[in-house]
Amino acid sequence: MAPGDPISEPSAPSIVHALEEQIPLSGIEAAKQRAAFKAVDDHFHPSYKYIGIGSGSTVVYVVQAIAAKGRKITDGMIFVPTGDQSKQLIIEAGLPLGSIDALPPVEVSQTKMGGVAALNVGTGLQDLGLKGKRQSLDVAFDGADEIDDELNCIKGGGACLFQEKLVASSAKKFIVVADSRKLQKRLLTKWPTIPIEIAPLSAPTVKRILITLGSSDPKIRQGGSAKAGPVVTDNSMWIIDAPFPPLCLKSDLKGHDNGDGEHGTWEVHNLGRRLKRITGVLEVGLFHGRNGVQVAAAGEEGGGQKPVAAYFGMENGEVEIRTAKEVHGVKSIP
Ligand SMILES: O=C(CO)[C@H](O)[C@H](O)COP(=O)(O)O
Repeated sequence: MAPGDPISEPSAPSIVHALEEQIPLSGIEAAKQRAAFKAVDDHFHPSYKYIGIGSGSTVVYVVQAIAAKGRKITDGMIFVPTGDQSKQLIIEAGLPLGSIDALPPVEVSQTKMGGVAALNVGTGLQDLGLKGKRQSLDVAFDGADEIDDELNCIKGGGACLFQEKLVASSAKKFIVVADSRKLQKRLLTKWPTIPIEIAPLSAPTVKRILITLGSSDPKIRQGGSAKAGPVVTDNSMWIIDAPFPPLCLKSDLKGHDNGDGEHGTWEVHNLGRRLKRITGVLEVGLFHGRNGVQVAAAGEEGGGQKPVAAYFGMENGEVEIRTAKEVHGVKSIP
């Protein structure tokens, strides 16, 4: 199958109707649930083997929707969490638990060179440049804190961003599920800060650099009443929440402004890359650049951060679906 070709798979039984049989939720929770069930209906297929499960309150409904498919379908799959919360969700739902660092090696692969099957034995892998190649996730579902017109996302509101990016960028397709509050034209419209996961020792230096880059008042996230002192992530790191002015898209830039912070404006991709270069930063809660389908179409492996589709539960009871646009003639949606 050529990259970008539509995937035709057997579809799982529809479960949207299952919502009606449950205790009704109200408002935002009901909107999240509708979006989650629709996203799972559209992007979860019985043929899949490896599924990424994100973190946060919306993903709870994603797991609910997947569990409702039945053990006959899910028992043959492996569910990969993005942190301790989603690990518990997976276990409690009775889904088989895996780990992102335990995905098995590719055994048989269609190479780019004419679709030749290559066995994962001896030097065969080396010869074909497949040494160390692991299975990708077929799909990963996650929530987000804000999503812009081009499906760039802010994530990390729940302090799980490093593992979330690891899982999202290991997936052939990454699907975001959220409620209507998260849908904004530009990032940092309603959501005020970019979460950044950092090594604790680097906190003062990172804060200082963020200020020089235009973040007025970056703060180390505190545990509040749940924990005295900084929030410690699943990776024993801290989170800095860095406010910036709303982020531009490339199409917003005018004249000499390259969106590199020099004129006070940052373009999403520029800022994401700049923040990642700071020593002490483990991961940045900006999901930007390419999506998994675009990365695969370029013949590369991993690294796609953006979703191929985002599902929003709207106030009027509908689910709005935003899909990635065609990039260089490659459709991003299977
Ligand atoms: O990035 C995240 C956790 O780090 C969450 O996915 C994000 O905060 C959305 O959470 P919720 O579904 O509760 O709104």
